[in-house]
Amino acid sequence: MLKTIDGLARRLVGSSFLYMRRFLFRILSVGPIPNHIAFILDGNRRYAKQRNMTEGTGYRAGFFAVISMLKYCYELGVKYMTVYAFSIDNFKRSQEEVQYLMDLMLEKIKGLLEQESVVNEYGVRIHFVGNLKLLDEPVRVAAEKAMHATANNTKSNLLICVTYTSTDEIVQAVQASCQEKWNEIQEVNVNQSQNAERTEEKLELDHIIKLVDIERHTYMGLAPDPDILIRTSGATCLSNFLLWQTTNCLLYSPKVLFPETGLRHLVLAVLNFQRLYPHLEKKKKQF
Ligand SMILES: CC(C)=CCC/C(C)=C/CC/C(C)=C/COP(=O)(O)OP(=O)(O)O
Repeated sequence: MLKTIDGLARRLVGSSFLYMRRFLFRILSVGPIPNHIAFILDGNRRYAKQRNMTEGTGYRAGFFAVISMLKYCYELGVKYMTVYAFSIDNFKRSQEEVQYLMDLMLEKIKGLLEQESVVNEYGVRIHFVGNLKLLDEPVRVAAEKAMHATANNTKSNLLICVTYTSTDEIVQAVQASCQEKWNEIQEVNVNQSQNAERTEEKLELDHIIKLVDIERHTYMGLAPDPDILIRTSGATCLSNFLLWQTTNCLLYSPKVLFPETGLRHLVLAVLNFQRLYPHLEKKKKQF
């Protein structure tokens, strides 16, 4: 009997929160809604340490916070959410910790593909972003499977940055652009007679690498630039994350550890974005 009452009470509280959240999001939607929000998941280990728990428990709590945030972003109409789940620099952590993170990633990727997961419920397309060849083989295979399995989902996008750093992204994008131009030049040389009317000068102009070429080859090229970057734990540095994409992005850094982030932090970030929106839009146009 007590169990039934407890269950009913929980459901009642759960559904009142849902209605309150929907109401809040409706009010927020009167203003501009960001298209893309990115997160630096900072403070998982400190969260665990403060509670005398293992580091792994902190990462697990961090993953649950990612899922809650994904739900909120979806309900609010944010089309892209990006998380910095594993940096190339994280390979410098102890072997034990790296292995734990890889195992956790594998477990969670598999979980995301289960029928009742939020990904299927909300129609979320998953993208793994970064230098994926650096990933452990089983994680890479699972990541590719997840991308393939969700490729037809169109309602929203979750970009999971793994084995990612911005500097690595920029270097590989420049290299890929050079390679592309080089291939084009080779092709022109082969078909020289057909291009006889084109002057040397015109050819050179055609083959100069432009901003759009580099952008097209970035790992993040599949998404619009983020409107808001949320870095938890109060830190304001970018830690080699989305350096190319954050020129006109609002940086919001609540003094809270990532597993503790919740609805209020998202709402405050969006309110800040709405306050600065005219200024951010003006900056984009000036450029
Ligand atoms: C599949 C998926 C999306 C998994 C995400 C799992 C997750 C929460 C990863 C965070 C990884 C990480 C290196 C965070 C940095 O903060 P830190 O933990 O080093 O924190 P600290 O600043 O307290 O040391």
